[in-house]
Amino acid sequence: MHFGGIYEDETVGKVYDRRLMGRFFAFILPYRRMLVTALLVLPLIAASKLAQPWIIKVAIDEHIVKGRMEGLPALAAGFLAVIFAESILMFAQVYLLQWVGQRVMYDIRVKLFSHIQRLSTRFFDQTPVGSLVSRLTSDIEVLGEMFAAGIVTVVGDILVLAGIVGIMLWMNVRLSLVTFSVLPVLIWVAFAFRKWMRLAFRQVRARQANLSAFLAESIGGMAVVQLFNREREEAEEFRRLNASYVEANLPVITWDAALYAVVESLSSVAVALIIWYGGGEIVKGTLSFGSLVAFIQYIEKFFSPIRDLSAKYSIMQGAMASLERIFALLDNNDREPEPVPSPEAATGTVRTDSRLTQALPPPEGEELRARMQACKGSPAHALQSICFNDIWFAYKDRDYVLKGFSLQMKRGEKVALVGETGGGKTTVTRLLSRLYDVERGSITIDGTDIRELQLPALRKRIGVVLQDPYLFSGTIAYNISLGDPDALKRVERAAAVVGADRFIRELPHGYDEEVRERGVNFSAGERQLISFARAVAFDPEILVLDEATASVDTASERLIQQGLEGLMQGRTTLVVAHRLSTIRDADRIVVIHRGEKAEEGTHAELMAAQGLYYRLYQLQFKD
Ligand SMILES: Nc1ncnc2c1ncn2[C@@H]1O[C@H](COP(=O)(O)OP(=O)(O)OP(=O)(O)O)[C@@H](O)[C@H]1O
Repeated sequence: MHFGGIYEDETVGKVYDRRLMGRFFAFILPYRRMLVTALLVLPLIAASKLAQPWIIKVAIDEHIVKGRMEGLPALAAGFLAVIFAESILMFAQVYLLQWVGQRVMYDIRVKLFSHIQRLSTRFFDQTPVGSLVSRLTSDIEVLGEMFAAGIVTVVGDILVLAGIVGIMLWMNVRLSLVTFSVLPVLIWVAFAFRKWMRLAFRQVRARQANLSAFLAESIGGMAVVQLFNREREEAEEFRRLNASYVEANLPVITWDAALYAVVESLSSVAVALIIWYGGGEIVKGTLSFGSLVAFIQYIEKFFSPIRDLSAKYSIMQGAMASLERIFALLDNNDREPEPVPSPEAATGTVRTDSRLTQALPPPEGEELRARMQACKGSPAHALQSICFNDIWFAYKDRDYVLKGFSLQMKRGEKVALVGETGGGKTTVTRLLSRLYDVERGSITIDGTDIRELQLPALRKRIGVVLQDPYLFSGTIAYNISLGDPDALKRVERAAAVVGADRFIRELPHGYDEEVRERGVNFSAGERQLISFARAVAFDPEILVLDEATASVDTASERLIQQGLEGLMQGRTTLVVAHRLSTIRDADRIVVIHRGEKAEEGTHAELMAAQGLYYRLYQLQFKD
């Protein structure tokens, strides 16, 4: 079962968190003018809401009851004008708030995405992609809702409520007090329901997270599900999760409906109180008929914001939880490594600027000799390019995957790493590109520790062809150049070098042929060739090749082999080889066994030695 438990920690907590809102405010600050304008509109809207019952009261008391027709058309027109003004103001307010909301969401998305882009490979090893996508989409969307219906309009509601209380007290203190006698019950109901709904919401969000995680995995792995006839079981599990989600929603719906009903009943009780007590006052002559009608209208306007409270409440609660998760991600400092200046760089004896920003000019003379000596086992005069110097590395704690691995590569040399699966071959290549940093020892390129280089400068020098060539949706030309203008100029030449041009030219749209997500419309061999062309287009001096484990047919294999030769031409190459037949011509073969170098030599030498390589070769040959 690929499910179980709660995938995400769905914290459902406070409705207002000063710390979170303070940080959130920093995002709103650039748009303060718009926000302030929207806030200025609020009192005007409140005023027009309050004016309407008052106009009715005047119409009844001053005109209808007294039988005076004159002035009534003007009052009716005034009433219309107020309602019209309210609509215009409401439009302006909603537009302004949503405008600010969209801008703020845009800014947070940009900030979050560029933050995620700088996080380390280790972070991505540990974080499900789905949760990052939901940070960028649904969590930010919830913040938008807060603008549409949350904080700011609550301010407006409070204004209206306070205005109504003031006007009612001013009109008739005793009638107001009688009417407000329902308030304690209303406040108790609001608080109690709020607590119950919070608990119910926690369940809903947790189960919703389960449901989406299940869907993401199940749809992503649809081929496996179908090939192994697991549709029925998957559907059964989905039904179970779906039902548990619906079940969690029931209490929320119940509380929501109950809150609505209770508030509605209380407002009816208040109206009944006005009719009973106010009616008596009219009979006694201490209250006008118009005031009674206005009272009833005000009380309706009083209860309607309270009725919406539950909806606003849950939006705010959701927004706080989303903010919490967004800021937690922004606070994650598990960044990609920064360059660490060497002692020489710190003392200014080395051209630090060029070293950190550009491809490094190879050191010469004395400097080169001094640096070479640092590389274990390397003769000082060797024109060495890459040196793995007694490196130790563990993905987790002390669980070392590489244990004192050393390797020197001359410029232009082709070295193949072979060995049993899980031995640490791919890890060696990841350390060279600084996807991870070594724990002990060092890796140098032309004598410079790679930790002293800026990542872009380092990665510009290394072209990596991954085991599973990742293609993006877009054209073939885009996939080869990845949108880089220099690489774009070299697309066709690069494709020709690796022999990819033959199949590309036969496509109906050639280099403009669309690649669908992950390159599903191309064969494994074609995807490999495109990824080779990509490496050539970026023209790196060092090439890292993690050979695909998937077998391709003999014809494709020959194509790929030719492609590889074009690719490796004139570059220092480190190949992780799975098919030993492909690396017979390597300058050197290094056998890695459980994180250590077990053997080293040419194909012929290693075969003659009849050691590990010999046995691996025999095994494959037999297959
Ligand atoms: N991201 C990771 N997090 C934790 N452990 C990992 C990670 N990547 C690899 N490992 C572990 O490190 C060890 C070495 O893996 P590596 O991929 O370097 O082996 P390999 O020799 O390239 O294997 P293969 O020939 O199967 O590709 C394995 O035991 C593997 O389980």
